Amino acid sequence: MTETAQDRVVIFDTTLRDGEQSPGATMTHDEKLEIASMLDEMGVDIIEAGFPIASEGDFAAVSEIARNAVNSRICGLARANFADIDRCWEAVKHAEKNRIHTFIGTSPLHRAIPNLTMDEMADKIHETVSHARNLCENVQWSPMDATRTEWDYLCRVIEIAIKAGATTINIPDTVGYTAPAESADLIKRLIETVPGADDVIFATHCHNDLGMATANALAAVAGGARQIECTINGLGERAGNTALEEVVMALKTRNDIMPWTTGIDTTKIMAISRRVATVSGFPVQFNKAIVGKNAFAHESGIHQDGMLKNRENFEIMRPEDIGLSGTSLPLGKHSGRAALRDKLETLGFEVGDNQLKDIFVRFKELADRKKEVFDDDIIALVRVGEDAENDALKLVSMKVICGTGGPAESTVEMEINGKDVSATETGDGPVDATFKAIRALHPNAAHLQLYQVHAVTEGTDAQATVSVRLEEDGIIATGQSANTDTVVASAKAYIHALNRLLVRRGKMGEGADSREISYKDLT
Ligand SMILES: CC(=O)SCCNC(=O)CCNC(=O)[C@H](O)C(C)(C)COP(=O)(O)OP(=O)(O)OC[C@H]1O[C@@H](n2cnc3c(N)ncnc32)[C@H](O)[C@@H]1OP(=O)(O)O
Ligand SMILES: CC(C)C(=O)C(=O)O
Ligand SMILES: [Mg+2]
Repeated sequence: MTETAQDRVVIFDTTLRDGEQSPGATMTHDEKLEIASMLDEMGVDIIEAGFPIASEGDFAAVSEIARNAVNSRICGLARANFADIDRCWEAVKHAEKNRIHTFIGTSPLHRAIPNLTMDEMADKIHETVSHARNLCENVQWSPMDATRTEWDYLCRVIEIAIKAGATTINIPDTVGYTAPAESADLIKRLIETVPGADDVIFATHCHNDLGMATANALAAVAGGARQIECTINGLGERAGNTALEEVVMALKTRNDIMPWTTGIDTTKIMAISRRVATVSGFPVQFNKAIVGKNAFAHESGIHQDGMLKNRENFEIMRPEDIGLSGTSLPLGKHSGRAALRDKLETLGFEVGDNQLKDIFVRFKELADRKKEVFDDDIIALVRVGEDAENDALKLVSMKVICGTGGPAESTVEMEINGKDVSATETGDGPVDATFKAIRALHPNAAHLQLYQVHAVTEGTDAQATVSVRLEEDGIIATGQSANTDTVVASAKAYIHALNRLLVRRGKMGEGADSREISYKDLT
């Protein structure tokens, strides 16, 4: 065996070759250089930078990546013919450490494509691997579709490739057909059977058609493979390749049962995952292992409470180990008081138990209407909820009809000093109609100085924060409210401002229930 110690697994990244073969994932020249440099920096042993004969662009990218390489070995792919191999060498030769990777399909189905007999293909393998080895001292050979190749023929062609000078024998599960037990067993038996197997590194190249690419790659390592071929985010043909971040973190996290190491700086995983997602245009699914948005996020109350007590309750890896700043406990409809209190403290609010209870009720109401409750939503909830219990005017319910067919109509039901009253008004738009209905229920001469709407968070279900400023006889009062419904937020903000105006005046407005009540000054 060359290049590696028995417990060290070589990481061969093929994001720029097999990854780029994903339909639509084409990257520009500069993007490829950037990704290659990130792979190099994170400790990837071998970068398969492209397929140089495929196009002038691929040739230029592989050549420049080879020139720029600092630590990684740079590899290019070539079919089993001299033209491909020569072109590949012309590109990779610029790297201090380089590799030619040549392949041919050896299964019955794939032998039929060039219409070669077993013997003819065996000769071709001998010629082409020898040719590659004459150019480059580091040659990888792959029997494409190895896992569907007859056992005897597979052993025969691998022996030929080793004798012709291959230094790495890659066993591709080209169509993602293998299962973990088979994967381990295949590599183990090949190493035991093929003459010269001990002098080369066996590699595993798995595809994810049945969702087993990571399991198959790790099983192959258990069987004796010491090179894993993988891609960032599992990008690759069809369902993709083994994901680099998955095998690397699996080996790190379960080193007790998989005692092999890699040279990867795992803290760089998140950054490269995001960059590859951006440049390839393939977003990472939220629940993707390691790098998905939810991989270190806990929304449900029981989990959040457990996490706050001891993160090991629900996390087997530290988010910092992949370059995240920490665990995320997003607040949503499944969250509980422990996470809400923690969030309030993080945001600088110190709340007592009763206040927490109140905020929690409003928080659950909001969470029922909104997928995710952001920090700004919480701030809005706390501020808006101040002293609501003492308000003389309260919104009970409202219904608005609006559209293109005529003036908007708003029916507002309020509780004014404990008494339910309602009014319907029309207006120039839903907010105007609603404000008129409120004025009908609580007549007042306050002049609307300011009406402002902000979306505090993102998305069509964002909370709108509405600010209203009223002026009456030189007294100014402001009101605010936040709601996913802008018209509801507007009504509440208007009523909030009216309540403050009442407090400032120290008496009820004319026409409303005129019982004397005392208010504390809120402004
Ligand atoms: C499993 C894998 O990931 S294999 C890698 C797959 N990646 C790619 O194919 C991406 C890059 N490919 C390309 O740009 C083009 O296919 C090229 C430039 C390589 C070849 O283009 P063309 O000459 O037009 O051939 P085309 O793509 O139509 O067909 C492939 C040819 O390669 C031959 N071929 C396929 N694999 C091999 C091989 N390992 N060794 C030798 N010849 C091969 C086929 O038999 C076919 O030959 P034919 O044209 O004589 O029938
Ligand atoms: C070129 C080979 C190694 C390949 O990508 C495959 O067989 O999947
Ligand atoms: Mg492949």
